[in-house]
Amino acid sequence: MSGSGPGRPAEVAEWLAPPFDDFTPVKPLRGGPGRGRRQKQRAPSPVAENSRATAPPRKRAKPCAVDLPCAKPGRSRSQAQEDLPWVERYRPETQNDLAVQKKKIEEVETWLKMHILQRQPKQSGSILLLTGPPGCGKTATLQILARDLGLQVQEWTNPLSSDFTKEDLRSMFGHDSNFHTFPSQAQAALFQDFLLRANKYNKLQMLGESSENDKKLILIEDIPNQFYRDPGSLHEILRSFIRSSRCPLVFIISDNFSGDSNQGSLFPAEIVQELCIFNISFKPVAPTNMMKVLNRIATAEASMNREKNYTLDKTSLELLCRGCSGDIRSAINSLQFSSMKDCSLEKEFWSKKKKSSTIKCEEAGVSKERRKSKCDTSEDQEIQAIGGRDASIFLFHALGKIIYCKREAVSEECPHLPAHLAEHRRDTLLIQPEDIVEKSHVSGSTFNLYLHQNYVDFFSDIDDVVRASEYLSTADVLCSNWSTRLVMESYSASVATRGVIHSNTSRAFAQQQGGKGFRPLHKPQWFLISKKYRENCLAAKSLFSSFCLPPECLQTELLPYLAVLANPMRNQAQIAFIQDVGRLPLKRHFGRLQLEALGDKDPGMPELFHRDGADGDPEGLPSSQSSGSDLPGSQPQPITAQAILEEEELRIEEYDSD
Ligand SMILES: Nc1ncnc2c1ncn2[C@@H]1O[C@H](COP(=O)(O)OP(=O)(O)OP(=O)(O)O)[C@@H](O)[C@H]1O
Repeated sequence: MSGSGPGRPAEVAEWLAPPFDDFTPVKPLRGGPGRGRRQKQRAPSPVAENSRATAPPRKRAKPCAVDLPCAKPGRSRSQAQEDLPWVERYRPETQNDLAVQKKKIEEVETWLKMHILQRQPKQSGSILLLTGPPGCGKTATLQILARDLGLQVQEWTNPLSSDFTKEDLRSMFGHDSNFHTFPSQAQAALFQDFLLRANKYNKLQMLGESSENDKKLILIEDIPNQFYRDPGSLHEILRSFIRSSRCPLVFIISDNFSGDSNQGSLFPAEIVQELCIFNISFKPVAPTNMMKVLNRIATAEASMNREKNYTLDKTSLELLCRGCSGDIRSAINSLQFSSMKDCSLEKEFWSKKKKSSTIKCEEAGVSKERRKSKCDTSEDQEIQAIGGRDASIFLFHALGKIIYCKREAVSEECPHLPAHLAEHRRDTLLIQPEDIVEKSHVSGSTFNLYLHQNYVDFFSDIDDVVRASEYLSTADVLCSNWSTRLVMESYSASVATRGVIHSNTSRAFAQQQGGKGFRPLHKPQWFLISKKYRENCLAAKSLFSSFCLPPECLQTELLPYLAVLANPMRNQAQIAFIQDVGRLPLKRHFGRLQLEALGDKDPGMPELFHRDGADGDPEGLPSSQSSGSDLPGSQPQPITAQAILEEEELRIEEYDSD
């Protein structure tokens, strides 16, 4: 921004300062005005925090509702309001303003009514978990609904550790307690204390306030770091909260695409079940809703601040919309920056952008519809690079995009394939498979595993399956243990995805998007099988170390042989292992492993692989130094082995020295 030059310091301060005007900074601010707000928002101690009743601090600067009249055109507004960032100035005021799916708003409203307004006296505590991508309006929805239902929102904000001296802690926990706590542990203790007090005490009643409305909810968006390291401590706190709670607890967690899912680690399925946590998952803001909001803001600004701002036209707004991946905060911020007349860089970018996209498409002389989709990809990439947001997608959606690949009809002007290649004719793909694999944040080989596990269910012709499996085999070879494996993985994923897409003739044309319709997706069985294989290798090596053979050889040659021999000298664990690995389980029903469904937010690599990989072994192999008595849990242990023997009535024949 040009305002950041040395000659205009006052203006720079002005741009951000007003939102925090309602606070008196205690000391000169180190981190800019944002810290000032935080300083004020945070109570000096949790005791004081508890006595505040209105929706207090936010991790981002969010003025509270009473400070902020809605900025509708025609309303007289103070300078301070004008200087607010647009995302605050045009914050939604009613449920109708929210750019969130109506269904999600209703779901949250119903839950709040049921657990607060219609709560039975003896009803146990309840926890709501709002998840979804960043900036999709989770917090805005909760705030508006709470206001509409007359609920107070009491929010936890992580204290900065430097603000809490030992003295503070001592005064909270008693003089005699011995303090050996680290700041993070203290943070968790403070959090527990906050919950206890928030749950126990009502808001202080101010003069003139009625005592009728003491309904409230506790909001946690700023989760103490300690809980990421040790989710168990959070679970303990929640268990005791549930037992004693009088008001519900709402967690807001943003989706994380990198695989180390916050939601997964903080709220694993068993805890969700145990504590009856209700999860409402928000979607990215839909482009039509986003366009409505951007249009409204652009029009309002055009009528009020023409001298300060450019008015972006529809095409520019559409470009903005595409670049922000359903994040309304990011879209409004980008709109504000790109509209500023001061911001010459932005101006150049937008005018160049529009010009080049129009020229490019006109030069190509293609039809309007085709022009749109052709320009989309490259433009998206550029927008992404400049003002856009990370466009990651969850593996579930990435797989869906490949399996249900969308196409657009090829125009008649395009040259056709020669007759002998006619069977390969396809309409143009509307997706770039390589982009999708990249945005899914898993490696090419992992993506291939998922594709391999799932593709068959979406094919309706056996010849197509044969062709697809050939492509997958080729992809597998590319992914072998070459020295250039990392580079080859991208090619391998390209062959696998494009191969599967191309082979499915039931989805070859835009008008013919047949196939099998909706089917659930599953996690690759390979993960479990590979884990079992590694454990078997380990067990074989430790149980039969005297044979000095590599584990594969032990399992495929020696153990099948030993299984038909009888040797009473073997111990129970060895016998059980021989029966388990050395014989095909002909007696038992030999079915497929049970499939595990892939959830829409599941990370690509299962937990067990993260854990194994963390040992420093690239293959995730457990250490080969373990002793025989230290067998992995999945291996038959001596006692279990005995049970198996009894159950299956296996008889080890008498050893005959002859
Ligand atoms: N029509 C609208 N609908 C929703 N939010 C809007 C709208 N107009 C402006 N906003 C602003 O967009 C921002 C949305 O952010 P919000 O905090 O609600 O998202 P979130 O899903 O909780 O994301 P995060 O997890 O990153 O906090 C808010 O600052 C809100 O005031």
